[in-house]
Amino acid sequence: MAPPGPAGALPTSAEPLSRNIFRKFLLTLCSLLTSLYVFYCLAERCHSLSGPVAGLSGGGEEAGAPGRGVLAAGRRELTRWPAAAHRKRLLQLQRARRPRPPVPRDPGDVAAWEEETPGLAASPGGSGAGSSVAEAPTPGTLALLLDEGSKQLPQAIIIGVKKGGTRALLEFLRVHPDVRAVGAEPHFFDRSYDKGLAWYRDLMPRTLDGQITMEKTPSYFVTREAPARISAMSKDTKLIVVVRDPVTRAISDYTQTLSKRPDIPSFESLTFKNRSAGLIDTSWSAIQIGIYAKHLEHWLRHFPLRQLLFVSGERLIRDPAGELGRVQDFLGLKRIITDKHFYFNKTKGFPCLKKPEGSPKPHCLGKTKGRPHPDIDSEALRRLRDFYRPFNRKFYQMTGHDFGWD
Ligand SMILES: Nc1ncnc2c1ncn2[C@@H]1O[C@H](COP(=O)(O)OS(=O)(=O)O)[C@@H](OP(=O)(O)O)[C@H]1O
Repeated sequence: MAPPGPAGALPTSAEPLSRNIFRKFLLTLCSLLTSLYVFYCLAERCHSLSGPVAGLSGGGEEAGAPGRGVLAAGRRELTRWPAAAHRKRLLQLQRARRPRPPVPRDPGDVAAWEEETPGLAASPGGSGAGSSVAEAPTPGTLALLLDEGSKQLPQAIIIGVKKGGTRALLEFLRVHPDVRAVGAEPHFFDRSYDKGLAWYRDLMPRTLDGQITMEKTPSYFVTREAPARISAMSKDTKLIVVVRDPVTRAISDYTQTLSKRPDIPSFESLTFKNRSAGLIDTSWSAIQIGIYAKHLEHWLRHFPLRQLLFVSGERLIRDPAGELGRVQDFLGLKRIITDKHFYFNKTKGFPCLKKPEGSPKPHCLGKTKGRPHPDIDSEALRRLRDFYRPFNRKFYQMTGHDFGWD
């Protein structure tokens, strides 16, 4: 039998063993805790933690990147819906991470938003307030990874009119937590119809139950095929038309073209086929778009009047909250957007949002909205007003609303 070692020899030989066991125990505990944490996160209960998973969000679903979303099979078919509390949290998160309006595709919408503070001008979807959105917790990404919400075809579309105030209306509406809209103009029903409804749906942002998907493309109102095509998508689609005095609308349209091509002829010479005879050139799109009654006839062949809402472009500037009240009612939304969301910016000369979607700072629409118009010869204006008067009257009759342009 081996003689017993000196005192303390046994504990010394057992020490590496117990340290080993302890280390193993620690390792097991750590991996157990990590797995628990991962599991916890996947169940989306660690929403306040911004970690590498949250960093995956990138541009967000509103960019409509193909392949990101799982298309719902039917118009209102929903994927797995979260429980009420879960949904509420997702809504809060979605609000916190909603991006600024993405880069508009329509040239008229470029620089749709600008910072109120000079020098801080941010391109849409770019820096500025957008960067604060990027810093916000982005656990909505988890919702995305977990396939929460789904892309839906729009239930409501702002179909026109060009230069009516459509961008202002859409950006005001996006403040509503139950409205989710694609920022860019999809131009699906006029230019890209052959791409199919799945393509169109994929452009849309994800929505949760109870949220409305919207888009705006002002050229739809004057596109012959658009009413039948939208009706074929869904005859329940709600249609919003922002209308504005057709004379100022035409000048606004001309001003936009002039800003891109300064060498075009004067407004007066484009307006008349024969100026001395006062013959108006109705083939010029700037004139034609303003014959609202004629365009409306096409829509009424496919939609009942009650499915159309006519927003006054003038009132949208004078009393945005009042007009937004009507729009929210029409869309079946709670009246959340009120007076307190707007302020009048004297420099801009327009109402602006105190807190637009995805930004804590006040914002006005950008420089392409609210451009100064050139002076137009008063005689030409008078003739143009005479030209539009009967069409305006017809339009008032058809809509049951006097817009007061005459
Ligand atoms: N709040 C606010 N801020 C700035 N501009 C406003 C606002 N509300 C309405 N408007 C009017 O919107 C006009 C542009 O209309 P649209 O957005 O429909 O133009 S576009 O068709 O999308 O190019 C634009 O026309 P112009 O003034 O001729 O530039 C504005 O008069």
